[in-house]
Parts: sequence; C-alpha cells; structure tokens
Amino acid sequence: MGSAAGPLRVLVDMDGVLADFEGAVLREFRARFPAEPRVELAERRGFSVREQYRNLREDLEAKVASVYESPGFFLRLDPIPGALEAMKEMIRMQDTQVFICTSPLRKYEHCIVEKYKWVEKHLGPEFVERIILTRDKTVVAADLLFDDKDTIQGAEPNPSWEHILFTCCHNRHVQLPAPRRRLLSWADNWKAILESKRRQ
Ligand SMILES: Cc1cn([C@H]2C[C@H](O)[C@@H](COP(=O)(O)O)O2)c(=O)[nH]c1=O
Ligand SMILES: [Mg+2]
Repeated sequence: MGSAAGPLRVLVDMDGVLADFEGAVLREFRARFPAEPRVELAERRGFSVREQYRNLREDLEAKVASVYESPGFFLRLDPIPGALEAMKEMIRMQDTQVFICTSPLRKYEHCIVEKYKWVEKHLGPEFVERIILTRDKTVVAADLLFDDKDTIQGAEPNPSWEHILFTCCHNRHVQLPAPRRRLLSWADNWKAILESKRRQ
C-alpha cells in the first residue's frame, strides 16, 4: 500500500493508545477495594491486567474484572495525552485514511456501546464512521497499526500492516527485536512514521 497503491491506511488502537484503560482500572479498583493490594502502574507487566492481579492473589482476578466490566467504565476513560489532537490532525492529512481499530471485551454488554459513545464524545461523528470493532486485527488490511499490545496474533499469519508498539505502562520493559518500532507517546514523531511508510 502507501503512495504507489493509493492512500496510506492507518489503524489506531483504542485502549492504551487513545483511551487510558490502565489508569482507570487502577483508579476505580482503588476506589472500590481500598483495603486490597493492587498493581501500581509502575509495576504493570504484560498486556493482561487480569492475569497480573490473579498472580498477586487468585481472588483479585474477579475483583479487577468487575471493575472494567462495570457499566460506565469505558465511557469514563480519560483520553491519552495528545491522542485527540493527533487523530484530528491525522484525519485531515492528504492521502491518508485513519481508522480506529479496537477489540471489545468478551463480556461485551457495556463495552461496545460505550466505546462508540466515547469516540463520539471525544472525537466526534466523523470518527464514529471510522470504528472497526474486531477481536482479530490481523485480518484487517492496512499499512500501519499503532497498538499497545506487544504481540498481536490472529487468523492471518502475515498481516499487511506494520505494528508500531505504542508505549504503555505494561509494555515499556519489552525489548523489541529489530526492525520493530515504537511510538513512545503522542508527543513522539508519529508523522515521521507515516512518512517513512509512504516512501516504502
Ligand atoms: C484484561 C484486559 C482487557 N483489556 C481489554 C480492553 C479492550 O476491550 C481490549 C483491548 O482493546 P484495544 O482497543 O484493542 O486496546 O482488551 C485490556 O486492554 N487489557 C486487559 O488487561
Ligand atoms: Mg490497546
């Protein structure tokens, strides 16, 4: 894809990239279970918050899940600093198609509608049109995927996109093998990554 074959298509993940899932889990876990041990953001390791709480103490798994499965949780997420500004700039760029590519929870009752409402509230209706909801991002065709999950697997063993790891508390310790790339935050040079991909 890229310049030779049309516009550059960019997928941007939601939780951990646009919306602060990790910050809200900790804040709401602390508020609901103040006497329980918790995992501070500086101690987060690995994508699954659920697994880390289970490793801390088995019964904490259900407690942390009850936090992010609660009605209103996904709607209350704060935007990641700089994310809204970057998305509004990206969607106006020439020869660029931007989509929000996000996975719902398996327990999807509140999560799905709240993700749509979050996008409408923070980014507006033009981005609601650009939501791709899937539990398998490997089957979506694009040039780039900005995502905080360090390993993205699915039905397609060779996805068309390059995965740019968006730095988040749970992945900052992950050593990426060459030639994999990171975006450290939205203050980092995301435009240079788009331009590098156009040239390929
Ligand atoms: C346990 C756990 C779950 N998630 C959830 C939150 C979202 O529903 C998806 C990831 O969505 P994304 O927009 O593709 O980032 O999984 C999570 O993010 N972290 C967890 O620890
Ligand atoms: Mg994510």
